[in-house]
Amino acid sequence: MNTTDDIDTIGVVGAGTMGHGIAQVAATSGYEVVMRDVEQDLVDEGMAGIVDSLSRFVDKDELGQDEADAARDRITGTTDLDALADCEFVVEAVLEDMDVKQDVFADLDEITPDDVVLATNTSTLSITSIASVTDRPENVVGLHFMNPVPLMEGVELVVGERTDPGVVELAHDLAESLGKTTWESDDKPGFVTNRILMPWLAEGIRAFDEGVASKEDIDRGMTLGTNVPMGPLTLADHIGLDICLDAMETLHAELGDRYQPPYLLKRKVEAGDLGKKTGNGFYDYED
Ligand SMILES: NC(=O)c1ccc[n+]([C@@H]2O[C@H](COP(=O)([O-])OP(=O)(O)OC[C@H]3O[C@@H](n4cnc5c(N)ncnc54)[C@H](O)[C@@H]3O)[C@@H](O)[C@H]2O)c1
Repeated sequence: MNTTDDIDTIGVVGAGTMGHGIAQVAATSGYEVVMRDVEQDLVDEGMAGIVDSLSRFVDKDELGQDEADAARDRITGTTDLDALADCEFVVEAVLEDMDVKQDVFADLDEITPDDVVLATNTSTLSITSIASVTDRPENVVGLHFMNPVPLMEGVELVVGERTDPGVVELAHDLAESLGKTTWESDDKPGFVTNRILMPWLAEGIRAFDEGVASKEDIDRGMTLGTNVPMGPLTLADHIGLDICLDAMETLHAELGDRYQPPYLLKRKVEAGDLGKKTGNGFYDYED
């Protein structure tokens, strides 16, 4: 499998927050989609979420009713694992738990042809560890969509120890075919986004717990003071506090105490590289 032209049907494992978002975006981009969860109720909830989201795009005139109906019709919801057997690309979006993900990947490895790329939407777990239960680690890659998937443009592409460069290229192309823009990360805990985001959320939560300010003022301070669209407490709520805790526990186990002032920051200041005002910081502003 070399190009997105070889892909007609995308499998999505998990119909939760991320799974049904990925299924929706794949369907609105013209792919056939098979979305699988473990119980029919969960599949139905995922489908209802998709229908609701599509109708909001129609209300905003960003999608015609016909296009929304066609996208809905391209998605098959199922509890049957074997229904994924004919997919040409699969994205896994189940719970952030290594054992659960490895079970899913072992199953996918059994039922899909060897050349099918298996992508994981994990936020923090090692792509290499997930791939290790398969006989095709070269065809396993991280495709970390952002929440809410239909609205967020970015997708973090995570390259495992054994991921083939051709698979990285295919994953970039596939994400672009879904209207997304990618950046690449090595398979290090939390990748780029959560390695940096999670300590920020944790510090917001601690600041609230220690009475630094009300939750509203912490969120207001960070939005107005640092120009981010959402403060840490609001953003943690949007992500899901369980998802945040899982991510923080993984980062803590892998990286330890990350709250000391960074060594590099001290050296930069001692060197007089203070940022834009001196013409040099982490970037060069001298031109
Ligand atoms: N929520 C976020 O903001 C966010 C953002 C980026 C990435 N992620 C990652 O995406 C993944 C999914 O997160 P979520 O927020 O969608 O979780 P969620 O709890 O909303 O959904 C997970 C779904 O997976 C299903 N599931 C569990 N085992 C399964 C199996 N064997 N086969 C099929 N379905 C199965 C569950 O029934 C559930 O419906 C996690 O790895 C998470 O870290 C989440």
